[in-house]
Amino acid sequence: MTFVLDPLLYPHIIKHSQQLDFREFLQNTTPRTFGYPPVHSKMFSGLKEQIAYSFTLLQGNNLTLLTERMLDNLMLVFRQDHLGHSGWRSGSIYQFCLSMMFEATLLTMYGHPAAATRHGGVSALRDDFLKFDSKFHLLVQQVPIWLFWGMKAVRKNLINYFMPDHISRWTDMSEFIRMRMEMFEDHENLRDVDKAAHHFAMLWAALTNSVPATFWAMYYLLSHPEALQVVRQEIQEVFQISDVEFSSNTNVKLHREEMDKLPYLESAIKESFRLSSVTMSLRVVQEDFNLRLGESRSIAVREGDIIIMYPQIMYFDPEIYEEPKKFRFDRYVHNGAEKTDFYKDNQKLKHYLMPFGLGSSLCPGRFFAMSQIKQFLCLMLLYFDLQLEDGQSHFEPRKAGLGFKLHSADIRFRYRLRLQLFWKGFPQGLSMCFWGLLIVLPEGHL
Ligand code: HEM
Repeated sequence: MTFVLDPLLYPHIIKHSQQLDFREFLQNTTPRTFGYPPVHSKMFSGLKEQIAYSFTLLQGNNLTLLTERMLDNLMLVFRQDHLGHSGWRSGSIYQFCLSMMFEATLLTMYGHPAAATRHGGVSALRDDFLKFDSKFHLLVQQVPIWLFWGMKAVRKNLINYFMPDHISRWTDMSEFIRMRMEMFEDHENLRDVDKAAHHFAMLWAALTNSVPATFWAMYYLLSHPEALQVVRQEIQEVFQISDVEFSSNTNVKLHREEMDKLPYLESAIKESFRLSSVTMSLRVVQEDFNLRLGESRSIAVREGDIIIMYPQIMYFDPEIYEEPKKFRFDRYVHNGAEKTDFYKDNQKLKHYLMPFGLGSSLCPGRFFAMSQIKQFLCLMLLYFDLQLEDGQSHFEPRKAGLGFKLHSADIRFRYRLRLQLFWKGFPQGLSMCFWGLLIVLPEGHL
């Protein structure tokens, strides 16, 4: 195994996408992990290409639709589970992010049950998802599933949730999942349970990184009140400029154009990615050859060797990122626009942040993921006053593993509906009484 630590070498590796393959690793590991037959097998001719094509439905107009639906679904869960209380409440940051993102993503991608707005059994599904996710790093290394007590049953529950005759009754399904359902139907060798396993695998891909990434972005904002203030101000300004309807009993409409006008929010999310992402990009060598690494360097690699691009070293390199351990929410903004120039050895880096992978292993859901995280944070900042609970120490992400790692401690926060919203949600008469109370109550009672 060869680890490539110098980010200036990444472009040379990406260039050799034929000889340094990303897909072989996925094709050899994911089918057994999720329980479906290998997609490159002759039995499923064309399926691999159809799957790759389906990823285009995570971009363009379909992304606009997905983004709009995601916001509606975040609002649905948010309103029913979290709005409507006026005083301070407390909770676990992770549990909050998990419950909102899990259900809203499920509804957005797979749709709603025919006769209800929310699915039954979501918390059991979520618990099984977490159990599976906690062993994923071992399962993907082909540790047999039967070695983990009860895990086979957990995976079976997850797969059964997505059986075609069950999900075909759901309404408002995204084009992305609908197209995948149709293309699975073209393959008569694919059993219903295999199709369901593909759907479960897609839900896993959509959530396994998004939830912890949202958690870290929220944690870093809450632990840096000066950043929280600037980002909230920016969001409020965009809302006012765009004249977005906004109160505790009207759904917010945040379109993609508005989301693109939030450089400080975007920078804060990227900065939290830099500090918490442990994604590494892996390639399998397809034949013996000399891998050229610039004008005067090359290394001999053999068929079957594994090459790993390991960006954490770059993220904490003080030559590239000044004071690398600090959360600087505005690190990726310059003169009000996105900052993209970062240097190593006086050379501008092409790849300075790669939580979504790079080259052939670039995540197809990256645009959707960014907008989901932005939407979630916009709602939190617009609707709530937010604080970390007192008496908790400073937390740092773990530095090893895959994707995003959570902190083992349960980090808690306090949240309260912002006064002006609580206020807007009130009928006129009641608001008069409220102002009356403000006048008669002595100082310190609110
Ligand atoms: C913060 C959130 C996310 C991060 C950091 C992330 C990161 C990644 C990375 C690094 C890969 C490459 C895998 C590898 O190198 O082994 C990947 C693949 C993938 N991601 Fe994401 N992802 C995120 C969210 C999403 C979402 C929301 C979706 C779908 C809606 C998604 C769908 C996928 C799929 C389908 C693949 C496999 C692509 C393939 O087979 O070529 N991801 N993701």
